[in-house]
Amino acid sequence: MEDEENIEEELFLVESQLHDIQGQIKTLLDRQEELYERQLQLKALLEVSKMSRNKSNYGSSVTLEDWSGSFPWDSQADDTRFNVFGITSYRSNQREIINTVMSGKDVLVIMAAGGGKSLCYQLPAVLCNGIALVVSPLLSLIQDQVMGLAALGIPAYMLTSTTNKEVEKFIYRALDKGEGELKILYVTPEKISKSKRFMSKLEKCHHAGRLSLVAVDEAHCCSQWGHDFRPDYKNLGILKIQFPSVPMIALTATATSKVQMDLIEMLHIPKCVKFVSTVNRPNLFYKVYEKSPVGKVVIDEIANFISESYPNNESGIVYCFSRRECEQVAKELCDRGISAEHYHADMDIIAREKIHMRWSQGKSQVIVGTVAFGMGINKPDVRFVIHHSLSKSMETYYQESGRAGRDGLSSECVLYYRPGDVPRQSSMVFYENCGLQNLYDIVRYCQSKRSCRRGAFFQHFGEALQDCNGMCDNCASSIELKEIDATSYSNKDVDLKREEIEQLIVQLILDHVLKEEFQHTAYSTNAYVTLGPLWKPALQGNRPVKLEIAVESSQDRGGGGRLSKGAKRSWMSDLEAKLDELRRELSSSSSNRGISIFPHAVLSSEQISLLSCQKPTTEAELEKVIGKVKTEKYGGRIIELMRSYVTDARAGNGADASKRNKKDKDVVCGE
Ligand SMILES: Nc1ncnc2c1ncn2[C@@H]1O[C@H](COP(=O)(O)OP(=O)(O)OP(=O)(O)O)[C@@H](O)[C@H]1O
Ligand SMILES: [Mg+2]
Repeated sequence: MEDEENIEEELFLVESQLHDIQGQIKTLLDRQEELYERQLQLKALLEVSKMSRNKSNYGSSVTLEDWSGSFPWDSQADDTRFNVFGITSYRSNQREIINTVMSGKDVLVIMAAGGGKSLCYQLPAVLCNGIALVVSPLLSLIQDQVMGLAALGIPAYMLTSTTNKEVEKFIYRALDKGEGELKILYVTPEKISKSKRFMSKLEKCHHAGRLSLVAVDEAHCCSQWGHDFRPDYKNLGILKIQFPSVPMIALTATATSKVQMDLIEMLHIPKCVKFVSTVNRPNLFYKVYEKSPVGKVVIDEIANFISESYPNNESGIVYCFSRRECEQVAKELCDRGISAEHYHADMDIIAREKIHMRWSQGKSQVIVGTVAFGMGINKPDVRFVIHHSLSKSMETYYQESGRAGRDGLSSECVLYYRPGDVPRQSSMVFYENCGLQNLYDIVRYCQSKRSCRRGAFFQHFGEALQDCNGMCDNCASSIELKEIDATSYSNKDVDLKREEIEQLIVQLILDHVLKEEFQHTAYSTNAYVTLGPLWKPALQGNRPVKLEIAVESSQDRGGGGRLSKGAKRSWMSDLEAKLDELRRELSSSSSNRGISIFPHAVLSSEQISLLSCQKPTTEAELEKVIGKVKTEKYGGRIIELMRSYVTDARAGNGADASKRNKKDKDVVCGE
């Protein structure tokens, strides 16, 4: 009997040592992986540095310049910015980038989603003589841009598989002979790599000195290290080889240093001037909501949130984990009166396009999508992005939530988190390189009730911390928290609520006291929890495990009522709602070369806010708000609406005034 106990004891000891060793092996393997990755990075860096040294030896070294200084084109650029693009002032780095391109340099732009990258090549394209070539990966992105430019009266065209023969002829004549009006030409990368005819016309255009610049949008698609590699982007290096004197501008929203080096090498722009902007999106309010284990309750909450916070059909996206979940959530939101449609990769491309189009035109309010609803979403006025389930990494969450508020106005990013969702994701990502590590980073983000959400992004992208300004739930929250040392809880029977126990288990996994293991069955992969590498010190009390628990855990669960202090409501005033209606009407009645114009191309949400503040009633006043081109096109109808509104208000119809008092405005009017 005693013998048996001894054997059992030793067996336990051996098993625990084996566990320890397995943990150490895993740590070493992870480290090996990191070192391999760093080795590759350093080799690439060396290569790029050698290349630029060799080039500068030939006498054309880069001098440091002040790109924000004065340049000969300043006044013309300001005039075009305001009167053609209707943009009041530049955003961070735009002016410098435009000056660099105008100076004939190659440029690499890394700027967050919605930062305003398009203007950085569109404005120089308008200012320069000749034709600018823009390479963009998706038809939908191209259509959206061409339509937006056409609405501004800029002669932009696209040459893709959908271009009809007549337009193609027009484009070829413009390239070949300089006939007709063509300022910006959009193509997909396949045109460069597959159409000899197109390339020969482009060469003619260049030889005649009519190719003003080349822009490569979504440039991360060049790199296989990026998240959206497109094989045809690999061949874009030919552009710099064929047109070495034409400035190239490569633009992307996210690029790690490895991707950046890859881009520079592939596009042959070793001497490019690089502009890296912050990843911060100050207008986005980040929050994590506790997700109920009951599916219907979650949908009720989402539906309440949308209908209370966004009663004027403001656009949003709900991201779901699976295709089935996507369809179900869309249906249940519809049952609750929200106009929602689902979108996933199982649907055919035409159905997907239709849904995307209806949403872009404001005919449906919400798209419930899987990750397939990704690049190509160019809608600037998405007011909320809700994650019904956890994303698989901080990077994916940053990108998906970042589709909100590209117009710079306040928008919300809500993630519904419940520890029970972790194994669903972990059993999908554990075989990916660093998959679990990436997942645990976002889980850490969700578990924390104290740390700034925005701070987690700065940390993830290796950027210095910036002030959150109360624009996340944790920074804005006044809920009292207690931090308990969960070490004692992890080895005793204690009185924790079910959700808190789940939260504790996940915390123990994050702290390596427990770990997930995976087993395949014929139909699925199951995640199990076993002892992790640090179970012993935790059990011995040498390693504290901290768990943050809300003292007052009965949070207000009522939809819009859950907005923490600091979050901005986006209710529209009466006048804004009228202007919104007008832009929809004007967009559906105007079309350009058969492509209908989106409402935001008629008036941006920022312009609507400014108009409702300043209430211009003459053409001259209106021009000061939205610029010349839009005043000429839509001025009549806008002034008509403004005048009747102002007359009504003077006659004592104070409905709007009383409503506006309730509002928390996004845009502050002033000089
Ligand atoms: N200086 C500015 N002032 C106000 N609005 C601007 C300014 N620059 C750009 N915008 C607007 O911001 C929105 C987003 O711009 P844009 O499409 O160029 O973003 P992006 O950086 O290309 O983002 P993404 O990576 O998502 O493609 C557009 O509606 C654009 O008109
Ligand atoms: Mg863009």
